[in-house]
Amino acid sequence: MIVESCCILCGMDLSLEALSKTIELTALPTLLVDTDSGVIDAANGHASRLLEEDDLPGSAFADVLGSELAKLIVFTEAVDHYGESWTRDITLTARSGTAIQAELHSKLIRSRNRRHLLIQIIDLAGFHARTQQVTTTDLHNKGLMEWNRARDFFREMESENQLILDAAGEGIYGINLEGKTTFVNRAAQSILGWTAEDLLGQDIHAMIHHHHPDGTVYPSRECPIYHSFRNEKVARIEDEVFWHKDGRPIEVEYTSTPIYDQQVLAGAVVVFRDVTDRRENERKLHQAMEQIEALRERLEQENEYLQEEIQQVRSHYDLVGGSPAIQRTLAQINLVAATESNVLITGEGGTGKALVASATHKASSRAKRPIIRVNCAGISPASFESELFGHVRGAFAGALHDRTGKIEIANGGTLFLDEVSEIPLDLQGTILKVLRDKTFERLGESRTNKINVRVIAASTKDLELCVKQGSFREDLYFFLNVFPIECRPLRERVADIPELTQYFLKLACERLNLPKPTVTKANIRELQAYHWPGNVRELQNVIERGAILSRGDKLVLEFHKLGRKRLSELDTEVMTEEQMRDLQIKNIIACLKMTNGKVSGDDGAANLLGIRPTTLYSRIKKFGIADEQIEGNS
Ligand SMILES: Nc1ncnc2c1ncn2[C@@H]1O[C@H](COP(=O)(O)OP(=O)(O)OP(=O)(O)O)[C@@H](O)[C@H]1O
Repeated sequence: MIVESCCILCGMDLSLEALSKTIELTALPTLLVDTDSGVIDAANGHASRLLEEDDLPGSAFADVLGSELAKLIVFTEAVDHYGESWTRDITLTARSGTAIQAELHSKLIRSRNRRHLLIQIIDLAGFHARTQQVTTTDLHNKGLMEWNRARDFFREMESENQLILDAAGEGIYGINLEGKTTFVNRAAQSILGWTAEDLLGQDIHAMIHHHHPDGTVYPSRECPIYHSFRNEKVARIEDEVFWHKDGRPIEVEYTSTPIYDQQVLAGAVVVFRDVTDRRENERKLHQAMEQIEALRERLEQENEYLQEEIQQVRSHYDLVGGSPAIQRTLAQINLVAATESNVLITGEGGTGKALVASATHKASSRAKRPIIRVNCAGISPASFESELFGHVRGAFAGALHDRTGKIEIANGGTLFLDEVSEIPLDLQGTILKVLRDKTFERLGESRTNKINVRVIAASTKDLELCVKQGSFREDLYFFLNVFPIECRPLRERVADIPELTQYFLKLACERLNLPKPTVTKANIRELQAYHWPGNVRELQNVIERGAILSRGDKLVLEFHKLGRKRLSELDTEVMTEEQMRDLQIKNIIACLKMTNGKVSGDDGAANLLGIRPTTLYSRIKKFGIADEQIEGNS
């Protein structure tokens, strides 16, 4: 530009006015200085602005040179000598005093007998600023080019695969190295609620992946998608959420795969799936599995209890006998079974109390649900509540699993409180409240559960006496004793002995696979003469032993020597309560010595005594019989 304009000016013989007009057109600050007078004859607008002087023509050029006059003279000579020259040595001074670092480019112009210096000024500070701007623009353009290249790559990829991408059920989107969205398929738009226009060119992490499921901020630098292309590794994530446009979380699993454009990393493609429904189904399935597990556990325990019952009762639940006492009991069962009334069954051990409870349940409308027996004499006071109400894991030391209580298992059926007099006194109030309110809580759990059970209780002890003695709560006694049934001892209903004998003999022979021996009249007489302290259970044991001993011939009866005293011999004896107690203790000790301390099993002391092992255990405990007493004389 400088060279061009100067050439034009140099080649013509122009008036000063024409020269002034011409330099006005030049793009650089330009001055026309008379070489003889040093006066500025013309200046363009750029020069006026640069030197901050509106009236440059007519002023001395030396005014804008400050102390640089000597340098100008040298420069002028150079121009004079060579016709043109340039310098960066001269610093101009603006009117405000600001020094202007400049490059001066000058040519000599001869016109109409005058010589002028045509000086064009390049403001070096401005020049540098422009250079920088050019560089920045260059870089920016280059960046844009890069970006455009990546976008074109993705576009190309998208257009080539558009059909496939849109047909895919999974959401698919691409991001470039800056995390800006480069394409989004149809499924992604419909899952996320954002359109392609909303997302393209935007930081997609900030739009759909900004928070964790718990609501905490999810910085993009922690995002596996970014890691995947920064580390050039595929990332597979199964438990994160993307956020829908309407702000709701979408449970997703996704894969982020780095992609390359001619071996240069270009960004990543993210393929994701909305797994909200699947997770919901998984949760429901999990809940269902938990319920099934709880039910299984409950059934297992129910089964365990029922097995226990079966083993203890052994025979089926039919009450055998035609005596008036049995007839009366059957009538009472028929009467009360149809109601929901609580029943209290009393009678000596082995008289059939459990059988009556069972028969009452079987004849009731609850027969389809189980009857659950709680042997109150066989549970330690410490575990009583847990046994009855159940507990949750961690409710107390040693509670490693949840446990369903018997009361819950009996729900819908019958709760049979056997040996009810043995419920610890301090728990009787709680139990009464639960049975009355029909609600309970498992130990360690505050949730209240409803129950629907019918209560049948049994006691060998005289409960009225227990109330008088203060070991049993009166209110609980009245609650249970709505409908009393008394099981008479076997010695008071000897008429049942022939039928019971045949019945037990048949059962034993079938079970043990033995030929059935003949029951003689003498057998019956002998059986009816015995006082049966262990009642029907003892008779059952004697008959079973007889079946084994007889080997198909006549029934051989072998009463245990402890029981050899006949009813007639005892009839005349009268003993005090204390004597009875001593006798009972001696009897148990003697029996345990015979069985070498063994309580349960066929050859155990309980069997010999004709009582249940649990009952014997509780008596041993009650009488404080110690091991030494058993071992002492053996
Ligand atoms: N009338 C009966 N008909 C058939 N079997 C009977 C009869 N009475 C009792 N039994 C049998 O005698 C055994 C003892 O009966 P059960 O357990 O019902 O007595 P219990 O009074 O509950 O005894 P305990 O007080 O010692 O628990 C059981 O095997 C039972 O089947």
